[in-house]
Amino acid sequence: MNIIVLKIGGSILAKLPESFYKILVEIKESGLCEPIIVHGGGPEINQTLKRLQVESTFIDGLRVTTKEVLDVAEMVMSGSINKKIVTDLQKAGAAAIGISGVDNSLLQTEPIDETGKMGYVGKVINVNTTLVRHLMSHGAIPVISPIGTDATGQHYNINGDIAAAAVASAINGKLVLISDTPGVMENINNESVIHKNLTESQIEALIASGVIHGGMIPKVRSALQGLTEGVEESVIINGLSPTDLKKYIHGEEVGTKVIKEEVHHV
Ligand SMILES: Nc1ncnc2c1ncn2[C@@H]1O[C@H](COP(=O)(O)OP(=O)(O)O)[C@@H](O)[C@H]1O
Ligand SMILES: CC(=O)N[C@@H](CCC(=O)OP(=O)(O)O)C(=O)O
Repeated sequence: MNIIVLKIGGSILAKLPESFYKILVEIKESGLCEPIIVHGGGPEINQTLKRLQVESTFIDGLRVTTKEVLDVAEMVMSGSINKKIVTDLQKAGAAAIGISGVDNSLLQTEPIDETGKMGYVGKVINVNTTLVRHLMSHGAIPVISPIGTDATGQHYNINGDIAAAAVASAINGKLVLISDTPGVMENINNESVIHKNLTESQIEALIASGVIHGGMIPKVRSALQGLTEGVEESVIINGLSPTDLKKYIHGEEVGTKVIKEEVHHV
């Protein structure tokens, strides 16, 4: 089965045209691939935190998560965002089922940082794919919110890109990170130079020079991590142009593909 894990970024959730979900359902019905959705929700969490007058800060694109921030992240992502995506997919004709990484211990999590400076930010140490496979075998599209749990039942806020890469690795699928940019750009104010292919050393150089910053850092690092852990292919594509998804599924070059470093034999 050709499984693709599509991560839908919070940056484009509100802007995604209806045609995006229609194309996704079309692709599934044609048998070209079996989609799983993992979503984010950064801007939506920001809005709710602002309303509640709770401050939050980011380190390398990851939100420092206090207990209060965790409650809001879970409420926003596993509540309204997850159900909005399920509703949109159903309107497009799919059977969609929304779950979070907590359900059936899908995303088994540990703190990402031992010093505690990130708070309740999780990394995924194991993925229980049973429920996701079960839903797919019944024709449904699983929609996953990136909240995980540890063995004690403590919940964690996981960056959506990291959660998507973990699911794609566990299921040996392709990882498609859908965002509000046409790919990794040399200059974010100029869409004319897009990096079509990037290796680990190129990515680290672009992060060091500041070309890749903010939310693009966990995206490219997750894409790379996925490749080393069983993901067949990682790409970053534009959700604002839904035909890009169709083109990608049909084998055309779109967005930025993150590729393994070439091994030079001497
Ligand atoms: N080199 C780059 N190319 C494209 N986008 C970049 C780059 N560096 C930083 N970014 C930023 O990363 C953002 C995407 O990350 P993020 O906002 O977290 O998206 P999402 O919510 O889709 O995960 C872009 O909107 C852009 O502002
Ligand atoms: C730990 C961490 O940073 N979690 C993210 C989860 C949402 C997310 O990943 O949203 P995007 O896809 O919009 O970036 C956050 O709290 O913003």
